[in-house]
Amino acid sequence: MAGRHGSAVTVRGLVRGFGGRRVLDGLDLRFGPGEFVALLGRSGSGKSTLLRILAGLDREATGELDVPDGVSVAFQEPRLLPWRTVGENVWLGLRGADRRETARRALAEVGLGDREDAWPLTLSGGEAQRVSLARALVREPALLLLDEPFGALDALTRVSMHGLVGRLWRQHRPTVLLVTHDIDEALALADRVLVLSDGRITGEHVPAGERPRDHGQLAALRGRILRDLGVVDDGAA
Ligand SMILES: Nc1ncnc2c1ncn2[C@@H]1O[C@H](COP(=O)(O)OP(=O)(O)OP(=O)(O)O)[C@@H](O)[C@H]1O
Repeated sequence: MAGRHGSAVTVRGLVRGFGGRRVLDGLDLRFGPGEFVALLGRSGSGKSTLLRILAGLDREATGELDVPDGVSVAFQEPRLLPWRTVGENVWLGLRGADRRETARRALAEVGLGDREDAWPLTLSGGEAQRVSLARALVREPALLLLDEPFGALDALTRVSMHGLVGRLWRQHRPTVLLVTHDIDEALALADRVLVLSDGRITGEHVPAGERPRDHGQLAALRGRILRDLGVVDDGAA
């Protein structure tokens, strides 16, 4: 995983409707190469729809899309093939004589170097999700799409996954779009936090300063994002 650098992504005037209802309604966005962007939005706001369009899984949208070749996706569920070993799940679909070795290195990077021959069903939820990340990264994606990849994990595993994803991103520098419901997760990981509502990007929040950020800054950002999302939260907003 030498790490091809991430590519820029530009979307202009994106429209996608279902049965006459516009879920994305003239959406514009731009990610710089190697940027880590989090996308927040209320349930049903169209986050997964946007991600599916960027992944090329939904080709019904209209508008201008400039998305690189080499897109990897990791979903909330790891979606491993249960009849293939962990190693096979990572290297299947790769080319080259050294693909097993490449997969082995990727598994070592997510702390599963010794589980190559294990069956997916014998893994914990967090381990399976780490295999899913290794499978996404081993393709050296120019754009990595993460659709709530930590949503199903317990709080402790989620925190350790945040550390892992942050480290892998700094190492490989793909452009990343992380879809999440979790404001703290977005603030912990992303360079930039976008809010999707009414079919467009309605808010953009740049986490201030270098990590670790102080509590006051984080609380203020959190409050602004909650207001943007239209969520009432007496404590933070
Ligand atoms: N294939 C489809 N057919 C009809 N409606 C759809 C389809 N896909 C999505 N929608 C609708 O589009 C809207 C946005 O869905 P989407 O899954 O993108 O939301 P989301 O922001 O990812 O939500 P959540 O946070 O709950 O996962 C929803 O109202 C959903 O019902």
